[in-house]
Amino acid sequence: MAGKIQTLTEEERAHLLPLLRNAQWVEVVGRDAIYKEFIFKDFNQAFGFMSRVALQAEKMDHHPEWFNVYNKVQITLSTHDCGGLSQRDITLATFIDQASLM
Ligand SMILES: C[C@H](O)[C@H](O)[C@H]1CNC2=NC(N)=NC(=O)C2=N1
Repeated sequence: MAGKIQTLTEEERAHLLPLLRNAQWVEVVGRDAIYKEFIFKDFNQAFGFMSRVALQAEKMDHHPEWFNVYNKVQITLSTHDCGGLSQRDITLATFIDQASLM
């Protein structure tokens, strides 16, 4: 049986969080989660982005918390199964950044 998903270690955070901050992800206050806001040209672009992320999220069985109004998509990532940030959030954040550029 696969091991339980773990939150990132202090060592992993020291390495990964500066990279995420460089990519405009911020740490959520009062919760072990990261957040980023994306602005697109219009709803069509925003929803295309959300569709790409949704397909990947299903593949990973790891899902964003998100909010969309017209051209704006606000995304929070955290791993509910371990109550905080895990490698899955880093992997999904990296995919999301790529998907936002397509
Ligand atoms: C049963 C299912 O595999 C789990 O609930 C998955 C689904 N998607 C998930 N998404 C996120 N963000 N965190 C989780 O812990 C999580 N767990």
